[in-house]
Amino acid sequence: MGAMTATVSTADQGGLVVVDGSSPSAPAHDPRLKSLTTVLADTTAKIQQGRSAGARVWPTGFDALDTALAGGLRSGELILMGGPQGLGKTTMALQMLRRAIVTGTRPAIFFSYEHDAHAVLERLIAIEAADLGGSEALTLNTIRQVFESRHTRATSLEEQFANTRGGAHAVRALARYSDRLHIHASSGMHTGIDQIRAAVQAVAEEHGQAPFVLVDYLQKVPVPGAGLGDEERITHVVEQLKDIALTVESPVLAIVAAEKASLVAGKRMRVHDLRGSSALAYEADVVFILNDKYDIVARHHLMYHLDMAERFRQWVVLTIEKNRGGIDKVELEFQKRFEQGRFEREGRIVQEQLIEERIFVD
Ligand SMILES: Nc1ncnc2c1ncn2[C@@H]1O[C@H](COP(=O)(O)OP(=O)(O)OP(=O)(O)O)[C@@H](O)[C@H]1O
Repeated sequence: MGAMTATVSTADQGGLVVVDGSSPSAPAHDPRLKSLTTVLADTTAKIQQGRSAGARVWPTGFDALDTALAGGLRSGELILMGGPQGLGKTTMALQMLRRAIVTGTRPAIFFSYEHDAHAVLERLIAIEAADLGGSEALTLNTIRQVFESRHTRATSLEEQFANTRGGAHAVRALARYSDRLHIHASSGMHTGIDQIRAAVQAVAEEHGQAPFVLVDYLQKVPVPGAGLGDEERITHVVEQLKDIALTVESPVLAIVAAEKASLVAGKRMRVHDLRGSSALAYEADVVFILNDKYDIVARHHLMYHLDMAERFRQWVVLTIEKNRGGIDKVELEFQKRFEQGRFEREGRIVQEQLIEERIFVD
């Protein structure tokens, strides 16, 4: 926009002064402010270019979840995933991220505060192997052993996995998207919102397309400024992550930790149990909460079918606690395959009655 000139009267001098519009005191052009005419023109331009005029949909790869979400996650959304420790939040989020890059040409970036890049590689090999070989494919433990073995004479990763079930295939499958998947070895000391924003922008520039963003996990993102309380820090981070999602027009999926007090076995975790929950629930577009099915299934399902107890332990219930753009309070279940670093992708709607807290101890 060119420099503009305007005249304004100043009451104290009783005269007119000329204000140069390019000076710092003039109102700057706000790129966020658009007339509906501009919105219509932008939309028409997208249609003419053969692009989608609405939000882009990124399937999660979990069939029952994609059905509930009318296709999947959407660009511009902040999605939170919470649940008790060790229930598979990283596992499920990584499967979603992998799905986002295998379908299409878009990049992805994983801000990993918990696991190093090699651990992520091991998990991805497991997911790829199971994608073809199902439950017969090699386990995470086998993958670890293969990496730990020495003097194997293998000259490539593919050769090193040659004698495993699906390992060589998995390594080849990874090569299809390895240049589009960026793993950020994030640190609770140094990787704040500014670093996240810069890395997302660098990946977007490198690929010419905005990446799917995964943050594991939100409360680890440091906020400068001593003396801020937990709630203020988390509010800042969640607002900024939402802003990144809107700015780059991608989904941002963040794992969230729970309040310590709510981490009680047998108690169903809800959105209000997330650490810093009021801001989290307010800013997020979609909130998933994972719970162990065994912990939250009503007592009568256990009493009359004792063999069911063991089976329930194999399943995780994912509740869509919030969904700004669609239906919520949906209860889905997915079977754990943690020895292979994954969940079964089909899933289904929970049929049993669920409760908030177990009232007996076995
Ligand atoms: N090699 C393995 N074999 C079997 N199970 C494993 C193996 N490695 C990890 N697991 C289990 O898989 C589960 C899911 O791990 P994941 O890291 O996804 O959980 P999480 O919910 O993100 O946990 P946290 O809150 O600790 O980060 C955990 O219970 C873990 O103990």
